[in-house]
This record gives sequence, structure tokens and C-alpha cells, in this order.
Amino acid sequence: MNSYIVPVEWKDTYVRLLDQTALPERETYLEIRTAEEMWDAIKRLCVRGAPAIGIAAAYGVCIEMKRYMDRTEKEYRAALEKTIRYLGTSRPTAVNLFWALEKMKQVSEACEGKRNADVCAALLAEARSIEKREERACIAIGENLLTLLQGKKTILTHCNAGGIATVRYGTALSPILLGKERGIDFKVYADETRPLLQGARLTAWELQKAGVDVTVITDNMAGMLMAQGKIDTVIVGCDRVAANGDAANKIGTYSVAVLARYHGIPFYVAGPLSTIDRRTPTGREIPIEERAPGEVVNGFGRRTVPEGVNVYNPAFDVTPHELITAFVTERGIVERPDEEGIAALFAGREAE
Ligand SMILES: CSC[C@H]1O[C@H](OP(=O)(O)O)[C@H](O)[C@@H]1O
Repeated sequence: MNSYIVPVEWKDTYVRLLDQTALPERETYLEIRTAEEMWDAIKRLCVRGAPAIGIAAAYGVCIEMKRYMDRTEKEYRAALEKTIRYLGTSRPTAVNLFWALEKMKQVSEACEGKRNADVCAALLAEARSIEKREERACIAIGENLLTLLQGKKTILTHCNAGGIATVRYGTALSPILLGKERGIDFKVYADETRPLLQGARLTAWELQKAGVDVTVITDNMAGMLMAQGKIDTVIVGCDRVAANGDAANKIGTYSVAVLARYHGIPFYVAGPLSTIDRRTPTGREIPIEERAPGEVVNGFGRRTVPEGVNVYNPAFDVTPHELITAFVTERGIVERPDEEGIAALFAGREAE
């Protein structure tokens, strides 16, 4: 099994984060010791990707609450509630953040009356469980995607949904990385993904390290490659899937989905059940993060937009479920996802 980079790692006295803002030039790590430091790391995309954000937030609760171990139970509980609320304000779109924090809240409620040290231990066990669950989910997603890729050679992906956005294999990249380990080689075209270049900086870095044939393209090239017959399949990740199957993902994903539909190319969304938000009816209700104009304006080390010109920088867009060939999860493949198909994933059981 290829050695893989661990984006979020519990180190008992701190949480170690791969600083994804420094890639690909530098592989450096942050040592997170407080909720504020974790909030900032999530906000600045040092740690990013829906599952990785959820895992980081869960460990962020754990590392913060160690600081309150010796306080009174009342002070501890108050700090725990505040920490969970606070970390939930770091970014609005990836539902894994809220899913993981809800899990931590449930642990807190189940530990009513217990000693602070016992609550800390239960919180850490839950955070580790979330990490292991997401790792298992990524492998299962990869296996399910590989069944759809029989005979396929070239894959286009957008943004980064690899191991550093999740655990180990990633979601959209999991069939590529799993396939590589099994002698199944794909050619990958990675959209650079303006403005923060997660495709050029992160997907290309991950796939190159794994020995995968990866080519970075600019975000305006996908249509031409599809027209030339160079793309067999599109696979992307997701940050929040609504109850009807509409999927929020990095800005530009919707455009790729429209192009894929026009060219008759399968468009797969890959994600764990923890990224499904059944309380959000459709994509219209998914909160879309709007980020600072500076990410667009100063993207190349110099100003590229005249002073005073407006800049709009939504970090995500929503692909209507009608444009999704299949939503691939650890519990199975939902062809032409809709409300019924999404609900069937949970038939008789909630996401663990
Ligand atoms: C496996 S989730 C990956 C998902 O998250 C990315 O967003 P960001 O880099 O802003 O955290 C992007 O939408 C990816 O598809």
C-alpha cells in the first residue's frame, strides 16, 4: 500500500495538520493546541476538504477541552458548548463540519454527570471513530467507483478530493489511488481550480507522489478535451449533498457537469454519507461560502485586477441532481440521484 500523507493527526498534546496552503512547494505541518488555532486553520484552508474538516474540528474540540480538564464540571460544560458552537462558525458549506460537531455534542450529552477526564476520553474516542469511519468510507467509495470504471482510461477531476481532503485514499481520487495499487492505471486531467488552485497544487501533488499520470489543465479547457474525445469520465467530490441529490462542490463543478452532459460523458459525484445533509431539501438551500476577493485578485503574487473593480468569489456552486450520472457512496451507487435514491441509502439505519 502506498505510503500516504495524513492531513490530520492526533498527537495527544496537539493536533498535527498538513499545511495545505504551503503545497506543493513545501510539505510542512502545523501544531494546533487551541480551538482558535483550529478555527483559523480551517478558515485559511490549511486543512480543507469536507471529511478532513470534520475530523479536524472533532480533534479541535478534544485538544481545546484538555485545557479545561481541571476546571469545575460547570465551567467544563460551558466551555465545551462554546467550543462546539465556535468551531461551527469556521466555514459554512461543508456539512461534515456540522455532522462531526453534532457527534461531539451527542457524546457530551451522553456523558452528563461524568468527570471531566472521562468526558475528554469519550470525546477523543468519538473523534478517532469519525476518522476511522471516513477512512473506511473512502476505501468503499473507491471500490464502488472502480466498478463503474471498467474499460475507462481517462478521468477529469475538479478541485481536490484526495487523501489530504479526507483520509488516505480520498473520495474522487480513491479509485485512481486504489487502482494504482492494483496495477490499474488511469490518465487523469486535473482542473487547476481557480482561485486557490486545489487541483494544480494538491491533486497534481498527490497523484504525482502516487506515480499516477496526471496532467493539469486550466479551468477553461475541459470543454475542448471533451470535444476531442479525451475524457471518458468525470469524477468530483462534494461538500454537501441535499436531500434531493443536488451537490455542492468547488466553484466550477457545475460548469463541468453541464459540459459532461452535453458530451454524453458520465459525471460521478463521490462522497461519504457524512456529506449528505437530509435536513437541506435542495441545493437552493445549501449555504455557499463567499471568500475574500484577495484570493482572486492576488492569485499570482501580484495584483491582477485593477483597484476598485468588484470581485465576486463564491467558493462553491451546486450541481443539480439531474446532471449527476451517479452519486457514489460507501453504502452503494445511486444512479440518477433523487430524493428517493438518497433516502434509500439510509433505509433502516442512519449514517454511523
Ligand atoms: C472530499 S471533499 C473535497 C471537496 O472540498 C473542496 O473544497 P475546499 O478545498 O474549499 O475545502 C472541494 O469542494 C472538494 O471537492
